[in-house]
Amino acid sequence: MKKGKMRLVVKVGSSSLAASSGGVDPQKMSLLVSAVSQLRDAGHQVVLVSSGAVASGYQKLGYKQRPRTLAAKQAAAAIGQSLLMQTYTQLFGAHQCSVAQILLTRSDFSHRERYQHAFQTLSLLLDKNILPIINENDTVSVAELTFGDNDMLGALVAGLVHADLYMILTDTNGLYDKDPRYNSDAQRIAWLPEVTDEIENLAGGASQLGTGGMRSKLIAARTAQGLGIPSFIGKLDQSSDLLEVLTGDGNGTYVNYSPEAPALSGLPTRKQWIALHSPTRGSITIDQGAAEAILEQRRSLLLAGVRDVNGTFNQGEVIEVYCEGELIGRGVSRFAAEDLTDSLGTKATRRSGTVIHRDQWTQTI
Ligand SMILES: Nc1ncnc2c1ncn2[C@@H]1O[C@H](COP(=O)(O)OP(=O)(O)O)[C@@H](O)[C@H]1O
Ligand SMILES: N[C@@H](CCC(=O)OP(=O)(O)O)C(=O)O
Repeated sequence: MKKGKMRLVVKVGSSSLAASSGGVDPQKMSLLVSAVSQLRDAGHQVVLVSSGAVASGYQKLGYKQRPRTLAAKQAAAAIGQSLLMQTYTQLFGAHQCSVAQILLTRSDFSHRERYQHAFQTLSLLLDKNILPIINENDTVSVAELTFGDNDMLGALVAGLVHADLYMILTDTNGLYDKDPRYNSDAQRIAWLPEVTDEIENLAGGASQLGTGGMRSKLIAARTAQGLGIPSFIGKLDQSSDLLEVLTGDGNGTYVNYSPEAPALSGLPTRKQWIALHSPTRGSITIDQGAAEAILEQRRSLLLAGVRDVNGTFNQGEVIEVYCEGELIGRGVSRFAAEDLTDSLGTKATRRSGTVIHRDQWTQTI
């Protein structure tokens, strides 16, 4: 982990902000605000990704528990989001900290220009020492276009701002080898070198107020891992806890983290967009030799290795690249689909040209 001042993304779940019967819980929020303020007072830059809009708002709609229909959740979020921001503004104000609200949708990431605007806005706020507080724009997000949940939104934001560490705060102190709610003998796993399929399968569903459960936190930590960002999943009990996370003494599970070693520099923003957000309209299949050249020898993809072309795409658009049925990465094509297809009729050795330059290529994350 990098020494000195760090850029941190802290994601906090509904269960750590709202009362179990719904509505904002000022005590829980005070604890979070004190803990984040301690990070800032120590000179670190923080971006807060805050859930809790639905959980804070549904009571005022007359519901006894978290509603299930989309319209009710969206209406609850509209109410709860303003209650959350009102409370954050007040509580952070007492620590001489100004806050800014940013509501994002999945399509803000897939439109390259909006993605760049989000990056510029966040950078400026951080430069001016303002605390950005991000949530999904629930009222306009439709099921197919959501981030899945805020754990993933937090991982994508961590990538966008090139965070040194992604902290996921929840009601449980990390990952257990089985769901601790139903297994009293469950053991906590404090350090994970990486998230694998096997690890993902250890985790179960959500709490009464949350959405994705531990599994979605692991999937998000895996995405952060692919972006070169270590994660911490844990519970906040005292306001000094987040500073302790930075020294390796956090009460939770660390993923891909070393208190001594520097974090990887992270995938450049342009490549993150290609890897995780860009829309694709087609794909190509390449042979083994070409796959080896781009994956092992880090070369550009040449025309001679292309075996098949699918879909309709133009020059300059992002395409998926498959080898033996497996998706191996994505990149910006220098050819339109039509021209690639035409070239397939020519003997491979006679085909020349770069299809995807290595600077515009990203391996599957
Ligand atoms: N293997 C596991 N280890 C730890 N927690 C687990 C596990 N499986 C399921 N969980 C549950 O995941 C819940 C946290 O997820 P969630 O409710 O989505 O939280 P949040 O609202 O903080 O995002 C915890 O209440 C915990 O009981
Ligand atoms: N955007 C939603 C949060 C969705 C979500 O992922 O919740 P959680 O599992 O508590 O982090 C809200 O503010 O209610």
